[in-house]
Amino acid sequence: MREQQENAAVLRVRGLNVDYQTKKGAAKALKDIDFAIHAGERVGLVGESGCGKSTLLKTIMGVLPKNGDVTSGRIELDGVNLLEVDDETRRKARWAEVAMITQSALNALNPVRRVGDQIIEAVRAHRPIDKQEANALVHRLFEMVGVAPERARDYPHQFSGGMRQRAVIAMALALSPKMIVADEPTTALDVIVQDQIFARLRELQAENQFALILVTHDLALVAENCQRVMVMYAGTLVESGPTEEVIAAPKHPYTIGLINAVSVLGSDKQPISIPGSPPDLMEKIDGCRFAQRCPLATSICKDQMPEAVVIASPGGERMVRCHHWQQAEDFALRASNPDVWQSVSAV
Ligand SMILES: Nc1ncnc2c1ncn2[C@@H]1O[C@H](COP(=O)(O)OP(=O)(O)OP(=O)(O)O)[C@@H](O)[C@H]1O
Repeated sequence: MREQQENAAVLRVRGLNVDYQTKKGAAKALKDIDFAIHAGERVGLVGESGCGKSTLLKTIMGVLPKNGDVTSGRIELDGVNLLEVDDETRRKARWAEVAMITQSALNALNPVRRVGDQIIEAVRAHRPIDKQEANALVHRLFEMVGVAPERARDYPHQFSGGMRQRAVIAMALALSPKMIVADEPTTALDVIVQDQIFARLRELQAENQFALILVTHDLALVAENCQRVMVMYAGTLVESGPTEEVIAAPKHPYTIGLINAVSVLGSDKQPISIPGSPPDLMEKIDGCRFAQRCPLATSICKDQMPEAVVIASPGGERMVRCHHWQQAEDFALRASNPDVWQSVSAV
């Protein structure tokens, strides 16, 4: 089973480190990132604001800003390291093989071009397509995402927010990519439209078997839509595994904190946020990046970055990077008490 999964990896990221060069020095935005995404998988990437989620997506897409440097690592798409191919191959792989849906559908669409024409242009940038085939493709894509095909002649301002986001999904699907990366794709939309779009995205994903990475702050969205979750903190992946298992029995204190911070409708449970904020990425941190905020931290946490521990589980493998992960079950019982978090002293 494990061998099969190895073979079916669409994307494999190994030992990835990314710095941003700033006037004050290098900020370590991604540190030792390793993971694989398999065909047909939906994986959620969660973490607080500023923890490096967008940086990871931009690195995969090859669209880091100028001051962003990949200092080491590999990003393999179907076994080919994207960091070693020439710019033209990279450009083709982007969109044709990995498409990105961003937070703002409005920004992704040109206001003065008809929506259908924009989709055709996106396809033409990668392969020749005649008018008849183009019209048929747009018709089919609009049907796929649940927008009446005749609306392809409209301009973006004639669409509602939800329709625009569906049009952007249609554009992402136009080249039948192997993978779609979605960065907070529905944050600007109301919950009902968000649910409808995700329901459609799940159906399309089951039919077309593309892999999906969903970046979000919203753990509930991941619980509803993703089979697997990766939790990121200050540029490192601290935990990953089957979503249900991670949410039912988290093994990293940060994941426990994130779950505690979610308010549950109709529940008496009071959400508690984790006191403090992520470390300054310019600082040299030898140990665990969460140590400063962690109630379980001891001196080893300050001195040594924990290794990634892989644990076999019923739903697949789990990974956790914590020196004290074996105490997680006991800690989770105490963690709903805010005093437990407040009592953290700098280790
Ligand atoms: N161009 C840049 N130059 C310098 N630092 C940057 C740059 N872009 C991002 N950063 C820093 O890198 C870190 C990771 O940022 P990133 O945007 O990847 O986080 P994020 O998890 O996607 O946040 P959000 O959820 O708010 O979008 C942050 O500390 C951020 O300030």
